[in-house]
Amino acid sequence: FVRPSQSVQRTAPTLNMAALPEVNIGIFGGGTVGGGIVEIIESKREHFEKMTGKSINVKKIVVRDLDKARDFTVPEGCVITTDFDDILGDDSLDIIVEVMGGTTLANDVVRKALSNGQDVVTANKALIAANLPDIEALINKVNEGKDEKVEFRYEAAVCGGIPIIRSLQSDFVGDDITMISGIINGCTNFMLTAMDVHGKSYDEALSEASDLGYAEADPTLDVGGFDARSKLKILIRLAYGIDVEEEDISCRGITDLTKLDFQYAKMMGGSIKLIGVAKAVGDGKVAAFVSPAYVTQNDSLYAVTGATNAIELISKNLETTTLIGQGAGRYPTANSCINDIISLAKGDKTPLPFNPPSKDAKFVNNYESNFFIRLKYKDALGITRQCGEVCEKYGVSIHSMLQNPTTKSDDAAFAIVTEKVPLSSVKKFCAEIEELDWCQGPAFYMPVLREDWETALV
Ligand SMILES: NC(=O)C1=CN([C@@H]2O[C@H](COP(=O)(O)OP(=O)(O)OC[C@H]3O[C@@H](n4cnc5c(N)ncnc54)[C@H](OP(=O)(O)O)[C@@H]3O)[C@@H](O)[C@H]2O)C=CC1
Ligand SMILES: N[C@@H](CC=O)C(=O)O
Repeated sequence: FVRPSQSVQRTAPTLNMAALPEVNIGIFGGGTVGGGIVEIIESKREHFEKMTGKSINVKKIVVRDLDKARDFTVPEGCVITTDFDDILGDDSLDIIVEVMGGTTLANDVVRKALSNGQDVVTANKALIAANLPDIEALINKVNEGKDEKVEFRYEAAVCGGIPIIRSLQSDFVGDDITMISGIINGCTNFMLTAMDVHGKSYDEALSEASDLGYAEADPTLDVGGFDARSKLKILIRLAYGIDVEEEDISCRGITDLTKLDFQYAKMMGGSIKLIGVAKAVGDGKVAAFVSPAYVTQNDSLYAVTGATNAIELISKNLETTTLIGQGAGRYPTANSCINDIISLAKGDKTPLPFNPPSKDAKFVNNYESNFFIRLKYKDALGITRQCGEVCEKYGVSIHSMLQNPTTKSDDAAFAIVTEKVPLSSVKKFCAEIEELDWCQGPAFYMPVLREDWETALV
């Protein structure tokens, strides 16, 4: 994934550089994304000069380890440092780019830069999701009464290379979004494809995703669904004006998936994808979740493989809008950061960094769906009857049951597909079933993504 460093050449500018005003940049992070940003700025230097009438220069890069070999060419005159104050105390820097990751030091960096009147570009969804109201309050405070306002840009934070943030900030102002759904984590989609299509083990798939620069520094964020949840929180604010607590969004990752789940999904004619959904459910309420979901073979998301992300927006005016593209990795992510940087260099203004909050919309942590429930069991008499009884108790109507012939009496599994029922009922059903003697380990459940899934079956 890394272009050989020799290929990064600083092309001779055709414009008279001395005459050009400078846009000076300090970058926190010289890893996957930071390296990509430097490479693109250097390789398109002349083009950017023509486009902005300015010379765009990366002046300083903060890293953790000065001795680490860099897989990009450090531009002439650019200082690599471990001292945050080298950048934060330097008023000659116009744009501070935070691509270091984390939510503590990165938060300090972003706050200090904004307070100092410097524009900020970040790819850090965890940071934004954890601090969205605080960042917004700070931006408002810093900009109060000022003609020259600081800008906060974060296009790369959601779905890497897909321009979803700009689109939600400016293309849906006269529209009402009823549903946002899609594949919003590249690492897990890459892993699920590797496991389902290429027969890789979970560990092989994760190691490959890390090597390709898709995984977070802490991959638990990816496989646990938390990275997707951070992104969904940002999307919910942009689309519905709600600042939901991240922890309130129901979140399940891919760690509980087994080969059996893929087998059953195949038997039903589809596959499993880690999906983020936010949906208007009536009365101004919005529900959301991150979860593996069953998708049928003719669903548009079925064919979205590898690190590709896809976001589908259903809205009153535009009906269905789908954005598909690379959601992770060096160049897709750096591409979004570059778009933010060049837009700032050109003096473009964002309509509003986070879109206005809505007074009326409310978040609810419940939704209705058909569900796939897989239960591992130790063979015993009366299992189906007991399942039926617990289903009846919680109003969970069974659509169908799937079971491979039992080969091992102490390690077998079957799956139930429910009719459309509330998540809360499924949780109660699972909790009670897990208490029964024959049930082995936790029940696994996931929604069926589409309401018309049966007609979509092939
Ligand atoms: N990779 C991707 O596909 C995407 C990443 N992002 C986001 O972009 C950000 C960066 O990701 P990525 O480039 O992949 O991460 P990497 O781990 O590749 O790079 C992180 C960089 O930050 C430096 N760094 C980390 N912690 C510190 C610290 N405490 N002090 C100084 N320097 C530090 C590291 O220094 P050193 O090199 O010396 O260790 C490294 O250069 C994250 O917020 C991530 O969520 C967003 C979209 C996609
Ligand atoms: N780890 C993230 C990187 C981009 O946001 C992902 O895989 O989507």
